[in-house]
Amino acid sequence: MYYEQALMDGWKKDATRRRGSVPLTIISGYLGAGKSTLLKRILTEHHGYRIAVIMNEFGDTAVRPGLSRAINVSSMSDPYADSSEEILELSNGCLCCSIKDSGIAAIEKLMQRKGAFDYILLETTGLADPGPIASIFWRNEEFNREKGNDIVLDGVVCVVDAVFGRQQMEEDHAQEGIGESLRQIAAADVILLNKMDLASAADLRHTEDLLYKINPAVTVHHTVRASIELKHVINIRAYTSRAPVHPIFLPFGDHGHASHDHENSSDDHGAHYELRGITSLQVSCPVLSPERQERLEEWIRAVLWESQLPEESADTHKRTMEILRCKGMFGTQSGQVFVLQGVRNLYELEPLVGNDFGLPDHGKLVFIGKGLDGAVKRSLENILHS
Ligand SMILES: Nc1nc2c(ncn2[C@@H]2O[C@H](COP(=O)(O)OP(=O)(O)OP(=O)(O)O)[C@@H](O)[C@H]2O)c(=O)[nH]1
Repeated sequence: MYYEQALMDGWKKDATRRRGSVPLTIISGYLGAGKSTLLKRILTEHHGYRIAVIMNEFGDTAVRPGLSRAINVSSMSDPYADSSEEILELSNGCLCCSIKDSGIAAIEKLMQRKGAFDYILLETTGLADPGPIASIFWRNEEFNREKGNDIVLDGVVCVVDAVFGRQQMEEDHAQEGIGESLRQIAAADVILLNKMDLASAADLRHTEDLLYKINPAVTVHHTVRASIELKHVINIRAYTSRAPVHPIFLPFGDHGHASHDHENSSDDHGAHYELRGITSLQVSCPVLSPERQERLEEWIRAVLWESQLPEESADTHKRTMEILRCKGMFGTQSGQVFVLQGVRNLYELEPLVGNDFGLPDHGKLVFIGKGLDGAVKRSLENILHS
């Protein structure tokens, strides 16, 4: 119960943050995984939301013909629209927009012109890395927090093919080291493991294990034809300092999918997993003194901003570190609980809102990216534990 209360309190503060803002969810997923199927489902349901769906292009996707056949849609002609925009108004109040430019300015302009919307879904193409898009929206939110009437990043949802997803992940390693399907999983807050009807139980288990190894902080739902309750994909508030919804954060210990043991786990404090260039690092975090908290922040800044460990000099150690996502929660000796949220080189470390958890003995920090080797793990553990 206390957890639910903490969430409710978090939502209250979050509502203040969101007042006048339109939440945005990024939908990613490898080619053919089921992104359009998810959108079609959302756009044809009677949920009462006025959702604007933004796709880079209707182009050759099945969305437009599928939608046109399935529901009553009408094309909108807008004298101010530029020729790269295409808009369909759907019978349930949703709006389907195709724009070439998926940047913030283009989307805000489109939203202002088309009137009030409760929500925006942004579908990326199958080969896109959602990380940079998420960080741009998050950064923009920081700048515009006081102005209101802005777009607030809610979360990143990734659709993964339960049949071919694992093979894609294992094969997918671009020249730079991290393939797009892996970047999509690393950047996700929620994963829909879709096409369950076509996958064997063993395949599902292996794929799910792999997903958690790549991204230990993600929540995975099993779906057939992307059938999922809306509350699991929209308004998830993944970028707030309320209690992270994911069970790994709950009792600050092992449970939930933490039972998906990490093969390379070398001790009780941390887990470490590497797949074709992408590494996830999960470290337990004791209650921190003010000095240790300060050192942790220094460590985070050095790693995120300089791709360097604080104790190493850039002259002697050339690291190729890249953080795609980080999350965490830990207690401090002053009696507060802090939440870490980060995407790429942006991060926030803020006190937990509405904390009824009490002070946890063990918090948890999760970093997902490239080049997070044993030395990085030892460096972090040294700050936290030694
Ligand atoms: N059997 C089965 N087929 C599915 C499921 N979900 C989607 N499909 C089918 O898989 C194909 C690809 O689905 P889409 O929704 O178009 O996938 P997408 O990710 O949008 O594909 P791209 O836009 O090409 O990247 C379509 O023929 C869907 O009907 C599912 O759960 N089970």
